[in-house]
Amino acid sequence: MAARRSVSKVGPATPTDAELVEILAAVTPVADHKALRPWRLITLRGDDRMRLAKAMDAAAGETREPGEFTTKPFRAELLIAIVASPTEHPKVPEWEQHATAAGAAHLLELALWTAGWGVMWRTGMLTNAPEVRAAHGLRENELLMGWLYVGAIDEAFRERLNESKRPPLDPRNFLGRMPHE
Ligand SMILES: Cc1cc2nc3c(=O)[nH]c(=O)nc-3n(C[C@H](O)[C@H](O)[C@H](O)COP(=O)(O)O)c2cc1C
Repeated sequence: MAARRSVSKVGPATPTDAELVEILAAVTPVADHKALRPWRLITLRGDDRMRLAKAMDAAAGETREPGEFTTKPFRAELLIAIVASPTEHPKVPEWEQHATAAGAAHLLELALWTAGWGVMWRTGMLTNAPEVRAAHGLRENELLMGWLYVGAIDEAFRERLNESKRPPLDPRNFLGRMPHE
């Protein structure tokens, strides 16, 4: 877990849906107040990414030459949209349900990495624009939390990772105590 890194450029191989289901076994135990299951995932493969590209362009008010689209969704062969699906509950405010959905996304990123896949979580200012939401079939209460871009880790990236001199963050900076009088 301590070695996880985002992989910005991934190769074309992807996990199958059956493999994803296996990997999800490490994600479904995410902490979830009152077991509301306030998250779901949408896989985008093949032409789905074209539909996302068109939605992104429409949301941005972008006019392009015929047949041209933003290339953003094509950075990986598999995108997994993370959707927070909160429901009304007297004891579980919406923010807690968003926290569960974000937790599921982090666990999924980690589980994919552990299974040997390259992953990067991406969003954008237009992630929840009406056109992008509609392309994913989101309900009004739902929130699109971005996409995990998934693919193979190529050898060159692995080598760069091994040679990386990026110093680890000091964990002590994240640990504190309550203030006292
Ligand atoms: C909710 C969320 C959205 C993100 N969106 C983007 C994004 O749109 N573009 C980007 O370059 N990084 C984005 N990131 C950051 C990367 O996923 C990644 O964490 C960052 O590049 C640092 O790399 P590391 O995970 O190896 O430390 C996002 C992270 C999160 C949690």
